Amino acid sequence: MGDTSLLIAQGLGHTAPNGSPLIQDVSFELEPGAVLAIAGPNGAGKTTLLNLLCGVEPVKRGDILLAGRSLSSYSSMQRARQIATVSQHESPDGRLLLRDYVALGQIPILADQSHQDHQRDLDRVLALTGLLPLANNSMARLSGGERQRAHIARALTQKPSLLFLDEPTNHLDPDAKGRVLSLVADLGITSVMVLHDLVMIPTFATHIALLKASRLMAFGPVDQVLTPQNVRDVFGVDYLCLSHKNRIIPALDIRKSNISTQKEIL
Ligand SMILES: Nc1ncnc2c1ncn2[C@@H]1O[C@H](COP(=O)(O)OP(=O)(O)OP(=O)(O)O)[C@@H](O)[C@H]1O
Repeated sequence: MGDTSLLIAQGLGHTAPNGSPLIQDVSFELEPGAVLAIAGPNGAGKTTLLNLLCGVEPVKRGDILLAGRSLSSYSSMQRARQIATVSQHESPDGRLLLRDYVALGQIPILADQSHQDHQRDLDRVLALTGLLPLANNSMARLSGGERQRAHIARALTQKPSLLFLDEPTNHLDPDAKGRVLSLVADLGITSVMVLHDLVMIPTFATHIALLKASRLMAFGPVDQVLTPQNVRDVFGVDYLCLSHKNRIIPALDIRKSNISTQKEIL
């Protein structure tokens, strides 16, 4: 076990109530500052793994160590002081002002500092996430991209050492996607996110975990693991690295030849 690892998964397993395996024998170690993307086909177990890692789902098989200590030994308050999550289903009351919604993240650390210091931190996070000009808007008036940044801002006011995000770019346009992922990548906080969009991963993550049918097929630095062979094995599609203006631009060839044949027949 690496002494410097912040998060360690050891032989994690999880089963559905009917006994079918959802996660099988998953082990990896993550260093502080890493940004881990969990990728895999639909139903592979990505959200289940994320929920185990952040403590939403209790661990019944294997163990998770956070800063060298089993996550199960943390009280919920201790966990909230280390871990912040942005789930797929955040649904804040639309009448809340953005500023008040983001301040909810400070609840676990309210006693740590003065009201003025909390207000200063809140302004800092709102500025960092580009939301300061919208601070007095109601949540219902925000766009999808702004709302996603508000969820991340709420998580950041918790001052976590680990940030978990489940599909943070779902339903966002390319510009909003870029803003959300750049924000996470530049935070300097160890982060774990479920990401469907493979071509975004080389730009915004340092590490990748490839899941297929509840098993970890590969884990490691993105440049070593996100290879055409692994993508073909896990997703059954071709992963291409195109060269443009001295940059490598990743691309996916997802066209299915049998469907184009059908179109020709029609
Ligand atoms: N509590 C549960 N009981 C039974 N089956 C479950 C439960 N939770 C998840 N599953 C099933 O386990 C599988 C993995 O689900 P999970 O949501 O982790 O996959 P995922 O990789 O995140 O999928 P997607 O990409 O579609 O979001 C799915 O087939 C899902 O239906």
